[in-house]
Amino acid sequence: GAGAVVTRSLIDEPVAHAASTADPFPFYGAHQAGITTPAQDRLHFVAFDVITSDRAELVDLLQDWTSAAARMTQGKDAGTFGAVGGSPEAPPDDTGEALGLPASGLTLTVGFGPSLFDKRFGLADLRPAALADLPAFPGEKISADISGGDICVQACAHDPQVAVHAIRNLARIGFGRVSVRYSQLGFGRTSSTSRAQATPRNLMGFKDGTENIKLEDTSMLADHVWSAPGDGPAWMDGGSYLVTRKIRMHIETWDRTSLGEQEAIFGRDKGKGAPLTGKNEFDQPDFAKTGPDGLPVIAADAHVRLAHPSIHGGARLLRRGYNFVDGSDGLGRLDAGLFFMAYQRDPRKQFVPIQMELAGKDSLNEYIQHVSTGLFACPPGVTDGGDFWGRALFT
Ligand SMILES: C=CC1=C(C)c2cc3[nH]c(cc4nc(cc5[nH]c(cc1n2)c(C)c5CCC(=O)O)C(CCC(=O)O)=C4C)c(C)c3C=C
Ligand SMILES: [Fe+2]
Repeated sequence: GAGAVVTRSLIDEPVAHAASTADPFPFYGAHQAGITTPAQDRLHFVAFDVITSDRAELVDLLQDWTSAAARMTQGKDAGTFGAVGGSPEAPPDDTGEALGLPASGLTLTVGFGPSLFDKRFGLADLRPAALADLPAFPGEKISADISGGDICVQACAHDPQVAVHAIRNLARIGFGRVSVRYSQLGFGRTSSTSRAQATPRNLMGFKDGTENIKLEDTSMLADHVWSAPGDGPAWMDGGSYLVTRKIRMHIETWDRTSLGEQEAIFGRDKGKGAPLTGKNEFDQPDFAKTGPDGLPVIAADAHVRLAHPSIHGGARLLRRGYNFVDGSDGLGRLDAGLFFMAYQRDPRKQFVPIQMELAGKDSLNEYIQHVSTGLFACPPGVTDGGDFWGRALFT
């Protein structure tokens, strides 16, 4: 007989997607798009090495990239002739796989890594102190070939074809001036960055982003995300620092862990994402509360306790990570996890102390491993057609 349709929805949980995901976001503005922009579903992140040592060529590249980015984020071809409008004798100035697709909320966000400030381009004196190399953290197993990079571009969109098209065209335009060091695809944003978005889930099945900084929290953005005049060199005023960490999850081990243990590890329940001391997702955790056994209800080594601003002098992050599954690893295990990305005003005061605490004590560590790392200074926004990515750094 016809029974009720079983869905995966929990009762009264709003859907995680906005109604229209086709529209463009503005490219020009005081801050780059792709930071506070409500997190789109898909990611293609790329890190480039600059292979020219000619500063003028690097500046030309940033100008070429900026005009292509201004076009592609509005749903246009990368170049003015387009995929099919140019000379039959020349390679097209757009690769064509996004023809007919809408802007799909594409944002392109650029960042400069510490290595760009070496001797090659005369930028050493302009390296911000906040762009200090990250320390090594206990337990990490970092592969250099998927870490670092001179320049990164984060492409986020609701359609993976649109995000990949954007990165591919930037790499094409950069031919001879940059080479792709590594790139990472992601899906199912693991953080909400707006109060209008429902909180998505990571691959461990938990709501991720509940206590994130949201775009509506303007005073928190000023305090914790945007670099302000006086913080460092003026070219970063209105910019933000991005930390990336590819974090592999031992999914199969996790999947054999009891529900109670999983919830104890995060300090939140799996259904609603409520703190173990509360009922609803946005209830504040009570870290002092003890159970009948006299032990804290939220364990001493629970992730949310160790990451909480109250033990880090108020430090917070704007998390904007994505799930990844890079197929399987040849040993019958999914090569999966979280591509963690977090924006902040100063990694020395935010990511570093939080991660130091987590790396030493977090009970989640048994199920995860950090395998890549990246640090980038993301300059302020491009204000108009005459401006370009990083102009104030080079002029
Ligand atoms: C150094 C920063 C952090 C890393 C690395 C990190 C890894 C990581 N986190 C989850 C899952 C969750 N994290 C949650 C909260 C949370 N995590 C961090 C920082 C890092 N996490 C912060 C600052 C916070 C917020 C703490 C707070 O203010 O309460 C949560 C709970 C829900 C939420 O608030 O988002 C989950 C779930 C995984 C799976 C992971 C590595 C794979
Ligand atoms: Fe976390």
